[in-house]
Amino acid sequence: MTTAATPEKIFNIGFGFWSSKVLLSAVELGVFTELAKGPLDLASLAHRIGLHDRAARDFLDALVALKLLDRGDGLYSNSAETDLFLDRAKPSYIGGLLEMANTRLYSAWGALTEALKTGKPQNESKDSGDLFAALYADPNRLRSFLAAMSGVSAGAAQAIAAKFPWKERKSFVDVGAAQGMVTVTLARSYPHLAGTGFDLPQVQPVFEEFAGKSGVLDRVVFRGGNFFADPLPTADVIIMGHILHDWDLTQKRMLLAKAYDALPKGGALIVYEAIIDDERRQNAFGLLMSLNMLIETSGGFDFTGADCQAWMREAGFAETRVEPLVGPDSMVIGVK
Ligand SMILES: C[S@@+](CC[C@H](N)C(=O)[O-])C[C@H]1O[C@@H](n2cnc3c(N)ncnc32)[C@H](O)[C@@H]1O
Repeated sequence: MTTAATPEKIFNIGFGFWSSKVLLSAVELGVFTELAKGPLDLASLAHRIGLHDRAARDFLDALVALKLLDRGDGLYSNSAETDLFLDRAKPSYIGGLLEMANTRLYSAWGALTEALKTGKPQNESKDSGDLFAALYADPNRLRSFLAAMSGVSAGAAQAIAAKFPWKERKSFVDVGAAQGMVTVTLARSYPHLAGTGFDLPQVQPVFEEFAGKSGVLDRVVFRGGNFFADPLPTADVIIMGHILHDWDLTQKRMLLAKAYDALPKGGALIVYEAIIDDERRQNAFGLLMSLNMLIETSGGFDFTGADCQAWMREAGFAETRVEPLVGPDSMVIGVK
């Protein structure tokens, strides 16, 4: 018996922006941070986060229906996940990524059709084409972008710590380290490792503050530089997380060649991203991430494991493999 077609999936996807924006506004308003202090009734919560009477009940009950809040005996409380991940007071907070989605990507994605027709970015770099110069011109935007990167790489950082044979290695460089989520996670997991965070010089204070709070600044250093103009620091392992997808194919190849040059024989390069499946039909997040690169950058795009392994081989890497990390993320490993 064939199942009758229904429009449900079409409507769910078509109106996905309703639930997306409800979550993003809830993070912006601090709903989950307030409720992490204890359950609250409608009037008290609405007052604390500044909701209008007309909006409060529907907004909060929508969050209940979306399973982001619970409600019992007239009191709202966080779900287990929102309490862990969206309370700004906890170190496990990943809302920086959603804050960036709310303040930057939500409006930029409104111009997706224009990006699809022109191939041009639709964000702050629309006129200049230089994403990082546009982002880092404003110190607040610099900070919030780097914090957002911690949200996007926190799960992958744990998985890279668990799945790569670090006991055999002594040092690593995290190229484009941002706030330092991967650098810090590895240093905390393996006291024998010496780590370097390499990034643009403007990133240094934000990196050092984060590494300092995490208690690893004695084993982790920051090196400022420009990975197009300068050689990469040498180490047993070079990590590039969400770096290659920012750039066009010529630039990707150049960065892979620089990583090869900076590694000793037997050294390893780890590229982690939302690697697209080779058939390009399963990893929807990876494909949407690539469209996000269309919106955000002048020539960036995401890629499959087969693509990345072929570029690594061209750069001279002798062995390559792909290993899944967590959710949509995988790492591609090249050994020199
Ligand atoms: C998309 S973020 C990725 C951050 C982090 N690796 C992660 O996975 O979350 C790209 C990083 O590359 C850095 N970057 C951009 N251009 C650079 C350049 N020319 N030289 C060094 N770092 C650069 C940015 O400052 C930013 O931290």
